Amino acid sequence: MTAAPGGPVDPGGGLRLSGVEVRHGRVAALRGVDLAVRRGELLVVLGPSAAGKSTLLRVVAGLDRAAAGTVHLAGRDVTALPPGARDVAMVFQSYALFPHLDVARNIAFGLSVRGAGRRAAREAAAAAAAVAGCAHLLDRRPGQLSGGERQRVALARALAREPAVFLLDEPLSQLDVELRTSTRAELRALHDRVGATTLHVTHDQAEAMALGDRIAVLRAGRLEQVAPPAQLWRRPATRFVAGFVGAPWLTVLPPGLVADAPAGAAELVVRPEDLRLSLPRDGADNAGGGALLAPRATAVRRELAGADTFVHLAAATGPVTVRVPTGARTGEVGAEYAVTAARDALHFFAADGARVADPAGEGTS
Ligand SMILES: Nc1ncnc2c1ncn2[C@@H]1O[C@H](COP(=O)(O)OP(=O)(O)OP(=O)(O)O)[C@@H](O)[C@H]1O
Repeated sequence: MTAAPGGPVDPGGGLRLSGVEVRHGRVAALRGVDLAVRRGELLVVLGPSAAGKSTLLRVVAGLDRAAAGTVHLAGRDVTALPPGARDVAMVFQSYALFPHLDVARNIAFGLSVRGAGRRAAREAAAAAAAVAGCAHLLDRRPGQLSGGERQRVALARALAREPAVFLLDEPLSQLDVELRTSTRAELRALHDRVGATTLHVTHDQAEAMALGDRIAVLRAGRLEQVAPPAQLWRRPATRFVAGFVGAPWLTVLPPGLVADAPAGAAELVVRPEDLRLSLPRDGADNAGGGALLAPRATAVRRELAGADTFVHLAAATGPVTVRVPTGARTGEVGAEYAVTAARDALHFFAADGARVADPAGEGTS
């Protein structure tokens, strides 16, 4: 097949999927997926349940078969190769450790079956354990480890194999919230040290934002957008991405509210952190070069979320939600406000969910 858009197949020795389709019986789990991961890049695959995230990893690993399309890895077409011949290491959600083997043997396992000498395998296992921060656990069995420790062992096992690509399937999902946050930072630091090409699957947008060089948003088997975290947040390519990435409580308004709204827009969407409250009589002035979205809206409810508070208001056009710093005086329940936003914080979407370019708001970015 011809090279995917964006250049020749596999320019940097990383991973490239071109036109990949995977079916599970009648379910189309992946539909026309084109995705290139640069060598050394950490790319996060983000999406809701059943989006096809695990299937994407499995088709790269060779555990699921592509009904159409190709997978290239480090310059080779691996589409037809069995898992063992692909040079990938997968870390599963469950970690899949062998309960009857100690940590050292668990880490060395992949090496032993690939024919490395026993001593060389143990040395490689110890080195990988040191990198993953579990060198002090080599004599224990998985049943004697905490969730976080098991996760490190599973990572060490993947590292020891020095694969061309790491495939991590929700590796943090078994950890409690606090441990997940600290382990996430360690995982990123580990990636920066090792520099391995990595596909990391999660349904947690905060994890994706914190970890990824880029994020690929998957929905119902299709990629909605592939972009660095800041761009995904600032310029969501679809209505779905706008809702899935960032704080909840998007305000949705009729685009006609803005005099020069771009043609073809069916919805105007604004994030709560981009909306400003001011006294109704000052609203038009405070809009500055931006947009006055509601001249009068009444605050009806406040919702505390740590350092931020979400103020829910009722406007003539429908509900509006504004984020204010907790402790700020603005947004008092029962009071009336004008609601404004900077022009480049307005997102316009067509009826089919695609972003409509707004020459007035995003001309230079
Ligand atoms: N072995 C299978 N047989 C039939 N259908 C399957 C199989 N595996 C996955 N599917 C279906 O394929 C679709 C994609 O599943 P997949 O596990 O890739 O999603 P996911 O994004 O990883 O979901 P989750 O976040 O819930 O793990 C779903 O509709 C799922 O029900």
